[in-house]
Amino acid sequence: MSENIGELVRQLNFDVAMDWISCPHTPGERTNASPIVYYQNVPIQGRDVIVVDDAIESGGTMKRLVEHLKEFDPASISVATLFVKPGRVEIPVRQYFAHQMDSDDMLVGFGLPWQDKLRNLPYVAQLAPGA
Ligand SMILES: O=P(O)(O)OC[C@H]1O[C@H](OP(=O)(O)OP(=O)(O)O)[C@H](O)[C@@H]1O
Ligand code: HPA
Repeated sequence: MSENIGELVRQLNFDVAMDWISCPHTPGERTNASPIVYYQNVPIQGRDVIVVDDAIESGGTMKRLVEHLKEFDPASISVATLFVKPGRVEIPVRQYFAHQMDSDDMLVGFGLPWQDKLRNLPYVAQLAPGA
């Protein structure tokens, strides 16, 4: 995701502080039990937080991140992603996304990897089923 964050930030017309939270995930797995890595540089208590990621697939990663961040008592949490897939679980916060897919197919490019490949395509492409 960090590949494209500059492009997103250039579209914002309000002041924004940025921080990083990570929870590595294997696409295709429906649960994400990886440790959450969050070294808080920007205190979020009482602040409006937007969690930005490229994809919500099962929703497991984002649900865990949101639950974790809520413990820091922010004023609000919302989520912004490039795309969401239909198989995702409910995440009980306001969500913004650029594209709602009608299948759970893999997308690649524009920062999205497939087996550590194709992340650097300058566009988003759908991986052929069975690839
Ligand atoms: O909704 P989920 O099923 O939990 O999947 C979504 C997560 O999987 C991907 O992360 P990944 O760890 O693969 O790393 P990436 O950011 O390098 O793509 C993606 O960036 C999301 O964080
Ligand atoms: N492509 C790459 N990474 C992902 C995807 C995808 O379709 N879904 C969740 N992480």
